[in-house]
Amino acid sequence: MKLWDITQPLRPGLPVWPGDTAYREERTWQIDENCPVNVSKVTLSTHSGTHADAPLHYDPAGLPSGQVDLSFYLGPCVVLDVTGAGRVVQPTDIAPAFEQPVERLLLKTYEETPLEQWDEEFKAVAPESIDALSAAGVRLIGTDTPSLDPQTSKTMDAHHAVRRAGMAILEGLVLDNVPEGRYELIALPIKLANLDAAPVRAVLRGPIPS
Ligand SMILES: N[C@@H](CC(=O)c1ccccc1NC=O)C(=O)O
Ligand SMILES: [Zn+2]
Ligand SMILES: [Zn+2]
Repeated sequence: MKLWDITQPLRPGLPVWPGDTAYREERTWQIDENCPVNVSKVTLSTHSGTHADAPLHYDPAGLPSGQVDLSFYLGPCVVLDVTGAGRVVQPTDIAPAFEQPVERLLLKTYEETPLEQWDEEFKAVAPESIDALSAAGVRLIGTDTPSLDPQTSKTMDAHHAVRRAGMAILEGLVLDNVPEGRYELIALPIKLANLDAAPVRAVLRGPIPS
């Protein structure tokens, strides 16, 4: 079965949320006559590239990345193409996901994910869509956009619907060229013990015949 790497490459120039920390790399040690190794340091926002929000991102009493239940991030998932949806993905747009049981749903909103520049107009997900997914037994929602809520949101309605439902979130996936269907998801967040989100290396194994 094929392995699909659905992770953004972390590198200088990575588009980040307006006003958030730019991704930066520096060499601490460099191989030369006096030094046997290369060692680097990185500066990055917890919401850089492909990442998992922890409940602490939208709930002051929520768990940090280091304490989340890892079972959310491993197991069967469905990739659904919603490139035809409007600016907000509505329950009608995700209706095909309810035709079979699904624990994890990854929404492909881009034909081609913008990896070189920030897209202010990324598609958001309606809180009603989150409620419908939760009612159908979905435990994880993933998207190829930087957020479930619109960039201008101050109320974070979709994130709060996720909080109420006890679901998990993956953002910044790269689903270019991934056909719709069932896969195995492997996307463990880095164990940042105290923080609100963490980078993940996200991969799919599949497609799995249904
Ligand atoms: N909702 C986005 C991130 C987000 O909201 C954000 C990220 C970095 C700096 C500011 C942010 N939101 C500010 O309103 C996310 O969950 O990744
Ligand atoms: Zn995030
Ligand atoms: Zn988020």
